[in-house]
Amino acid sequence: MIEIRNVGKVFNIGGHQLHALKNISIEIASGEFSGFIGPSGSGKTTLLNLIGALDKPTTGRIKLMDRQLETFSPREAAAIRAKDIGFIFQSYYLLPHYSVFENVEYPLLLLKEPREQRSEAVRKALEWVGLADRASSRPSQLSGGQSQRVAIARAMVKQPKLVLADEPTANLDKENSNIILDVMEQLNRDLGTTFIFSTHDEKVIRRLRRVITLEDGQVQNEATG
Ligand SMILES: Nc1ncnc2c1ncn2[C@@H]1O[C@H](COP(=O)(O)OP(=O)(O)OP(=O)(O)O)[C@@H](O)[C@H]1O
Repeated sequence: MIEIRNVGKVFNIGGHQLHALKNISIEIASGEFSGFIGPSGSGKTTLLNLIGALDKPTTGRIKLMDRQLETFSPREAAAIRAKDIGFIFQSYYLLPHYSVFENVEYPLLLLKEPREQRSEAVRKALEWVGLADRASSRPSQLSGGQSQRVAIARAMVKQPKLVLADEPTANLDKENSNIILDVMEQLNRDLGTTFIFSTHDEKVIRRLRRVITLEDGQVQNEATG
Protein backbone atom coordinates (compact mmCIF):
# COMPACT_ATOMS: atom_id res chain seq x y z
CA MET A 1 0.00 0.00 0.00
CA ILE A 2 2.81 2.42 0.90
CA GLU A 3 6.40 2.45 -0.37
CA ILE A 4 8.75 4.98 1.12
CA ARG A 5 12.10 5.11 -0.69
CA ASN A 6 15.12 7.06 0.51
CA VAL A 7 12.98 9.84 1.87
CA GLY A 8 14.56 12.92 3.40
CA LYS A 9 12.87 16.03 4.75
CA VAL A 10 14.70 19.27 5.40
CA PHE A 11 13.10 22.29 7.08
CA ASN A 12 14.70 25.70 6.60
CA ILE A 13 14.45 27.69 9.79
CA GLY A 14 15.94 31.16 9.63
CA GLY A 15 18.76 30.19 7.27
CA HIS A 16 19.48 27.02 9.21
CA GLN A 17 18.71 23.58 7.74
CA LEU A 18 17.05 21.02 9.98
CA HIS A 19 17.19 17.44 8.69
CA ALA A 20 13.96 16.06 10.18
CA LEU A 21 14.07 12.81 8.16
CA LYS A 22 17.18 11.18 6.73
CA ASN A 23 17.05 8.50 4.07
CA ILE A 24 13.99 6.60 5.29
CA SER A 25 12.90 3.46 3.40
CA ILE A 26 9.85 1.52 4.63
CA GLU A 27 7.03 -0.48 3.11
CA ILE A 28 3.63 -0.76 4.73
CA ALA A 29 1.18 -3.37 3.51
CA SER A 30 -2.57 -3.13 3.29
CA GLY A 31 -4.30 -4.13 6.55
CA GLU A 32 -1.38 -3.35 8.86
CA PHE A 33 -1.89 -1.96 12.38
CA SER A 34 1.49 -0.29 12.78
CA GLY A 35 3.07 2.75 14.31
CA PHE A 36 6.06 5.08 14.52
CA ILE A 37 7.51 5.53 17.96
CA GLY A 38 10.58 7.37 19.20
CA PRO A 39 11.64 10.41 21.21
CA SER A 40 10.15 13.85 20.75
CA GLY A 41 11.56 15.44 17.61
CA SER A 42 12.58 12.11 16.04
CA GLY A 43 10.42 12.75 12.96
CA LYS A 44 7.24 10.74 13.61
CA THR A 45 4.74 13.45 12.76
CA THR A 46 6.82 14.65 9.81
CA LEU A 47 6.76 11.14 8.34
CA LEU A 48 3.03 10.72 8.96
CA ASN A 49 2.40 14.07 7.25
CA LEU A 50 4.34 12.93 4.17
CA ILE A 51 2.34 9.67 3.98
CA GLY A 52 -0.86 11.70 4.37
CA ALA A 53 0.03 14.00 1.44
CA LEU A 54 0.01 16.96 3.85
CA ASP A 55 3.61 17.75 2.94
CA LYS A 56 6.21 16.70 0.36
CA PRO A 57 9.57 15.04 0.88
CA THR A 58 12.71 17.06 0.09
CA THR A 59 14.32 13.95 -1.41
CA GLY A 60 13.13 10.43 -2.23
CA ARG A 61 9.85 8.96 -3.32
CA ILE A 62 6.58 7.97 -1.66
CA LYS A 63 4.13 5.69 -3.39
CA LEU A 64 0.65 5.53 -1.88
CA MET A 65 -1.83 3.13 -3.47
CA ASP A 66 0.17 3.13 -6.71
CA ARG A 67 0.44 6.91 -6.92
CA GLN A 68 3.69 8.85 -6.57
CA LEU A 69 2.82 11.44 -3.97
CA GLU A 70 5.86 13.67 -4.49
CA THR A 71 4.68 14.46 -8.02
CA PHE A 72 1.22 15.60 -6.89
CA SER A 73 -0.06 19.15 -7.22
CA PRO A 74 -1.68 20.65 -4.09
CA ARG A 75 -5.06 20.05 -5.68
CA GLU A 76 -4.32 16.37 -6.39
CA ALA A 77 -2.97 15.95 -2.86
CA ALA A 78 -6.16 17.48 -1.43
CA ALA A 79 -8.26 15.08 -3.52
CA ILE A 80 -6.40 12.01 -2.29
CA ARG A 81 -6.69 13.21 1.33
CA ALA A 82 -10.41 13.82 0.95
CA LYS A 83 -11.15 10.47 -0.62
CA ASP A 84 -8.64 7.89 0.50
CA ILE A 85 -7.17 8.88 3.87
CA GLY A 86 -8.77 9.32 7.30
CA PHE A 87 -6.95 11.52 9.83
CA ILE A 88 -7.17 11.33 13.62
CA PHE A 89 -5.25 13.84 15.73
CA GLN A 90 -4.49 14.37 19.39
CA SER A 91 -6.87 17.36 19.44
CA TYR A 92 -10.14 16.19 18.02
CA TYR A 93 -10.78 19.23 15.81
CA LEU A 94 -14.56 18.87 15.94
CA LEU A 95 -16.59 21.82 14.65
CA PRO A 96 -18.14 23.24 17.83
CA HIS A 97 -21.27 24.73 16.30
CA TYR A 98 -22.29 21.55 14.50
CA SER A 99 -23.89 18.40 15.87
CA VAL A 100 -22.07 15.07 16.13
CA PHE A 101 -23.98 13.93 13.05
CA GLU A 102 -22.91 16.98 11.04
CA ASN A 103 -19.30 16.66 12.12
CA VAL A 104 -19.18 13.06 10.88
CA GLU A 105 -21.08 13.96 7.72
CA TYR A 106 -18.67 16.75 6.78
CA PRO A 107 -16.14 14.66 4.76
CA LEU A 108 -19.00 13.29 2.65
CA LEU A 109 -20.24 16.80 1.87
CA LEU A 110 -16.76 17.57 0.55
CA LEU A 111 -17.05 14.46 -1.63
CA LYS A 112 -20.48 15.65 -2.80
CA GLU A 113 -22.22 12.42 -1.86
CA PRO A 114 -26.02 12.46 -2.10
CA ARG A 115 -27.98 13.06 1.10
CA GLU A 116 -29.38 9.55 1.54
CA GLN A 117 -26.01 7.88 1.17
CA ARG A 118 -24.53 10.41 3.58
CA SER A 119 -27.13 9.69 6.26
CA GLU A 120 -26.68 5.95 5.96
CA ALA A 121 -22.87 6.21 6.11
CA VAL A 122 -22.96 8.55 9.14
CA ARG A 123 -25.37 6.25 10.96
CA LYS A 124 -23.09 3.29 10.33
CA ALA A 125 -19.94 5.19 11.37
CA LEU A 126 -21.57 6.32 14.63
CA GLU A 127 -22.60 2.74 15.31
CA TRP A 128 -19.03 1.56 14.80
CA VAL A 129 -17.84 3.88 17.56
CA GLY A 130 -20.84 3.24 19.84
CA LEU A 131 -22.30 6.76 19.62
CA ALA A 132 -25.46 6.22 17.57
CA ASP A 133 -27.49 7.75 20.40
CA ARG A 134 -25.42 10.97 20.48
CA ALA A 135 -25.99 12.05 16.86
CA SER A 136 -27.71 15.28 17.82
CA SER A 137 -25.33 16.23 20.67
CA ARG A 138 -22.89 19.13 20.34
CA PRO A 139 -19.16 18.48 20.85
CA SER A 140 -19.22 20.54 24.07
CA GLN A 141 -21.61 17.96 25.59
CA LEU A 142 -19.15 15.10 25.06
CA SER A 143 -16.27 13.75 27.13
CA GLY A 144 -12.77 13.62 25.66
CA GLY A 145 -13.16 9.91 24.91
CA GLN A 146 -16.49 10.45 23.19
CA SER A 147 -15.03 13.36 21.20
CA GLN A 148 -12.21 11.17 19.96
CA ARG A 149 -14.73 8.48 19.01
CA VAL A 150 -16.58 11.10 16.93
CA ALA A 151 -13.26 11.96 15.30
CA ILE A 152 -12.75 8.27 14.51
CA ALA A 153 -16.25 8.09 12.99
CA ARG A 154 -15.45 11.18 10.91
CA ALA A 155 -12.21 9.55 9.70
CA MET A 156 -14.01 6.28 8.90
CA VAL A 157 -17.25 7.56 7.35
CA LYS A 158 -15.88 7.47 3.80
CA GLN A 159 -14.42 4.00 4.49
CA PRO A 160 -10.85 4.97 3.59
CA LYS A 161 -8.26 2.26 3.03
CA LEU A 162 -5.81 4.16 5.25
CA VAL A 163 -6.17 5.94 8.59
CA LEU A 164 -3.34 8.01 10.06
CA ALA A 165 -3.54 8.58 13.81
CA ASP A 166 -1.14 11.13 15.30
CA GLU A 167 -0.97 10.69 19.10
CA PRO A 168 -4.68 9.82 19.27
CA THR A 169 -4.62 9.00 22.99
CA ALA A 170 -2.48 11.93 24.17
CA ASN A 171 -5.44 13.72 25.82
CA LEU A 172 -7.23 10.63 27.12
CA ASP A 173 -7.16 8.67 30.35
CA LYS A 174 -6.44 4.94 30.45
CA GLU A 175 -10.05 3.80 30.18
CA ASN A 176 -10.89 6.03 27.22
CA SER A 177 -7.59 5.22 25.51
CA ASN A 178 -8.45 1.54 25.70
CA ILE A 179 -11.96 2.15 24.37
CA ILE A 180 -10.73 4.01 21.29
CA LEU A 181 -7.99 1.43 20.71
CA ASP A 182 -10.62 -1.34 20.87
CA VAL A 183 -12.67 0.55 18.27
CA MET A 184 -9.70 1.00 15.95
CA GLU A 185 -8.60 -2.62 16.30
CA GLN A 186 -12.08 -3.79 15.47
CA LEU A 187 -12.29 -1.56 12.37
CA ASN A 188 -8.89 -2.86 11.30
CA ARG A 189 -10.13 -6.44 11.69
CA ASP A 190 -13.63 -6.05 10.26
CA LEU A 191 -13.01 -3.62 7.40
CA GLY A 192 -9.32 -4.29 6.73
CA THR A 193 -8.52 -0.59 7.19
CA THR A 194 -4.78 0.06 7.44
CA PHE A 195 -3.88 2.07 10.56
CA ILE A 196 -0.60 3.91 11.08
CA PHE A 197 0.02 5.63 14.42
CA SER A 198 2.54 8.07 15.71
CA THR A 199 2.77 7.67 19.46
CA HIS A 200 4.66 7.78 22.76
CA ASP A 201 1.90 5.98 24.60
CA GLU A 202 2.70 2.51 25.98
CA LYS A 203 -0.99 1.61 25.86
CA VAL A 204 -0.95 2.15 22.09
CA ILE A 205 2.47 0.58 21.55
CA ARG A 206 1.37 -2.66 23.26
CA ARG A 207 -1.44 -3.03 20.72
CA LEU A 208 0.59 -2.38 17.58
CA ARG A 209 1.41 -5.38 15.44
CA ARG A 210 4.42 -3.60 13.97
CA VAL A 211 6.50 -0.94 15.68
CA ILE A 212 8.94 1.22 13.72
CA THR A 213 11.28 3.19 15.98
CA LEU A 214 12.60 6.50 14.72
CA GLU A 215 15.55 8.29 16.20
CA ASP A 216 17.00 11.53 14.94
CA GLY A 217 15.12 11.19 11.63
CA GLN A 218 16.21 7.62 10.91
CA VAL A 219 14.70 4.17 11.36
CA GLN A 220 16.38 2.78 14.45
CA ASN A 221 14.77 -0.62 14.57
CA GLU A 222 11.62 -2.57 13.90
CA ALA A 223 9.61 -5.09 15.83
CA THR A 224 6.56 -7.12 14.94
CA GLY A 225 4.29 -8.89 17.36
N1 LIG B 1 7.03 22.77 9.82
C1 LIG B 1 8.21 22.68 10.43
N2 LIG B 1 9.12 23.67 10.30
C2 LIG B 1 10.31 23.56 10.91
N3 LIG B 1 10.73 22.50 11.62
C3 LIG B 1 9.86 21.49 11.77
C4 LIG B 1 8.57 21.52 11.19
N4 LIG B 1 7.93 20.37 11.51
C5 LIG B 1 8.79 19.66 12.27
N5 LIG B 1 9.96 20.32 12.42
C6 LIG B 1 11.14 19.84 13.15
O1 LIG B 1 11.44 18.54 12.65
C7 LIG B 1 11.86 17.67 13.71
C8 LIG B 1 10.92 16.45 13.75
O2 LIG B 1 9.65 16.88 14.21
P1 LIG B 1 8.39 15.92 14.37
O3 LIG B 1 7.26 16.77 14.80
O4 LIG B 1 8.25 15.11 13.16
O5 LIG B 1 8.86 14.99 15.57
P2 LIG B 1 8.01 13.97 16.42
O6 LIG B 1 8.84 12.74 16.52
O7 LIG B 1 6.66 13.84 15.86
O8 LIG B 1 7.97 14.70 17.83
P3 LIG B 1 6.81 14.72 18.95
O9 LIG B 1 6.81 13.34 19.54
O10 LIG B 1 7.28 15.76 19.91
O11 LIG B 1 5.53 15.07 18.26
C9 LIG B 1 11.82 18.51 14.97
O12 LIG B 1 13.13 18.98 15.23
C10 LIG B 1 10.88 19.64 14.63
O13 LIG B 1 11.21 20.80 15.37
